Amino acid sequence: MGLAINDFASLALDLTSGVSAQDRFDRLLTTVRTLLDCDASALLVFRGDQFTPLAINGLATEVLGRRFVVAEHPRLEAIARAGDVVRFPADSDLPDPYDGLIPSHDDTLKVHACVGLPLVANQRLIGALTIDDFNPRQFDRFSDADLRTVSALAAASLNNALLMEKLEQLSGQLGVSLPGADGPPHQSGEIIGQSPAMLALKREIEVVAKTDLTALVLGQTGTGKELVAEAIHGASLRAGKPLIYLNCAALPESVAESELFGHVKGAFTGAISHRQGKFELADGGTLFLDEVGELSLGLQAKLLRVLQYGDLQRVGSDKAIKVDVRIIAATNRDLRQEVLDKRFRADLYHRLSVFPLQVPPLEQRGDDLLLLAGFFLERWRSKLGLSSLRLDEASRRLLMGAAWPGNVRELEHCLHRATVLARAESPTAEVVIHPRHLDRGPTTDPQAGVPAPVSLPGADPGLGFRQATEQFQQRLIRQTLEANGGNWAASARDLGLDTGNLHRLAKRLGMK
Ligand SMILES: Nc1ncnc2c1ncn2[C@@H]1O[C@H](COP(=O)(O)OP(=O)(O)OP(=O)(O)O)[C@@H](O)[C@H]1O
Repeated sequence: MGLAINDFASLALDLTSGVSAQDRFDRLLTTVRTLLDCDASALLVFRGDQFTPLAINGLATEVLGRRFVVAEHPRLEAIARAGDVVRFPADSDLPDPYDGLIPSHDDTLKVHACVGLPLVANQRLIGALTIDDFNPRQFDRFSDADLRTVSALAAASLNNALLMEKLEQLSGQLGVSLPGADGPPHQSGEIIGQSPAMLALKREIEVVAKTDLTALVLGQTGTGKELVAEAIHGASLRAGKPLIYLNCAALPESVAESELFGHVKGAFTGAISHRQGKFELADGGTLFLDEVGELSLGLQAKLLRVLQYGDLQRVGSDKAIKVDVRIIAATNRDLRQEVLDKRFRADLYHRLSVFPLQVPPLEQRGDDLLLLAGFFLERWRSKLGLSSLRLDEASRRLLMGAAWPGNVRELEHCLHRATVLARAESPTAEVVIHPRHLDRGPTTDPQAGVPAPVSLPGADPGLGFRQATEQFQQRLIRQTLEANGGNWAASARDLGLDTGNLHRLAKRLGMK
């Protein structure tokens, strides 16, 4: 029994209804799941050299954050190459990118039936639809012809959304707005997140990018303010021009003026030649003033002058140089309060805050945390050459229940450390992160933090406690060094050790 005409009709209906492209993709997968009775499915878009999941059904949320580089995922590579239905046999030794990521089942089970449908439009690969099941015979009853029709319908839906996206971009450049336009979620600067708070932010980025207004990016530390600035520049008409970064907190007063505005030869001792400042370097493009709240009052006055008159003078020169620079500033301070406390000039504040964007803290982003986790894990999986790297269910709960005062940066570091620790314990290319690898404190989920029994996995049997511990330390250090390209300082940081102590420990263990 294969698919009937009514089944195709219901699929086609999904492609023309729904309020947004995302909605249509989600409906498509729900229908696919019902019709093909599969455990999991995913719709992926193909861009550059990678597949990006746009919608998933039956898969762990973190999959939505993963970016699958085709050359690193043999099954996806086979789908991209085939141009037709690909059925992977149950005993295929090609790793499935979703192994362990179908949470409805025992997450150690391997997926057995897997079908990949390349999505093609105008003879070009635009994406893929993948269907997986634990029952090895699950898809036998569907003919290739049936599956080809499903893929043609999915391709039409995806192609439509991609065309809409392109139209939207073009109309933005022309300054015309398209009623009801909706492409797939935009990939601006790879800002991962689909929570309402992040979708709203991405829309604001699109809006402000089309203007030349000064933007002020506000948000707690580690929320991704720099990424937002990059996305604004990248989507703006200045995209082909330089984006110059300046961290205002790291500017000693003595060199700040020359850093910003440049200097002429002989302006001060040590000024042996002319030098352009950041403003001139950013001419035609964008200057990103990070931590702008840290600028001294003196420099604030000088910055204001440039913003008011559009010209500057190099230190030691009275010649005015015209510059065309778009400013994006960022701060984690409450600038309004700084103004009230007279630490920040009110007039500069008003100039900078023409278009304020608030980047939400991680705790307001719900499941985005898992998407971000998937994004980071896929990156390290690739870097370390592992066949899989994932969280177990308890770790997901632990992360979701934890507090993240350092936001995305803290999450990234926590997962990096966990990867190093989990890998040190696992002699195989399949690494699973458990709660014991995540140095998270008490959480709101009473089950999540239950410690695992203490063991020294990976130690050779028969070793005494001391030798086993030393062997474990050696392996951990070696792998951390490997992960950090031999950089001792970075490895020490990952291991939570002082660099000197790490050197001493390595020496004591006979590693030097
Ligand atoms: N939405 C996101 N998607 C992917 N990566 C993210 C996201 N948000 C933050 N990151 C990553 O988290 C780290 C911290 O981000 P970023 O430096 O932009 O934060 P910030 O708000 O500028 O921090 P600070 O206030 O400390 O300067 C970076 O590695 C960044 O790439």
